Amino acid sequence: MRIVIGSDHAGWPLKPAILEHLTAKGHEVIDVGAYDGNPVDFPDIARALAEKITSGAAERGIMVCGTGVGASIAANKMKGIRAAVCHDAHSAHQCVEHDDVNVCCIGAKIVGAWLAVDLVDAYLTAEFSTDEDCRRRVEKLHAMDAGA
Ligand SMILES: O=C(CO)[C@H](O)[C@H](O)[C@H](O)COP(=O)(O)O
Repeated sequence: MRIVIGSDHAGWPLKPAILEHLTAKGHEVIDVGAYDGNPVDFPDIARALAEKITSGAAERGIMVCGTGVGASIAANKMKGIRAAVCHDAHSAHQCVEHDDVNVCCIGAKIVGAWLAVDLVDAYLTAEFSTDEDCRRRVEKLHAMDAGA
């Protein structure tokens, strides 16, 4: 799968473990920064990450900040993005199955590398359900994106 990953300075320490895992699993990864621990604003990275998804360059995104919260708020401001903080394995797969989430947000100060890679696996192996209730609800999210 084509994955875009981004972090701010607070998320940056966790990113190498996730990147290594994604590469080992054979995913094609675009890294939109940060590339070191110098302070950077998470909305700037979330915007760059979202643009990779909306342009079709990547199918799914992973954003890492300190808590995952700022990353998800910022990513959700972008049209076509459905982002969620995923700190438990069930949410990490159900958010795709029910809500067609395309950006998984993780807090580097909240979870360690072992849990982070499990969350990433749960998120990436999940697929959007064909259940009509799920489809209708996500259609309503698309309508909200379109300003309806
Ligand atoms: O967790 C975050 C937002 O919800 C971000 O990573 C923050 O930028 C993080 O808390 C960093 O804060 P700092 O004081 O600038 O290091």
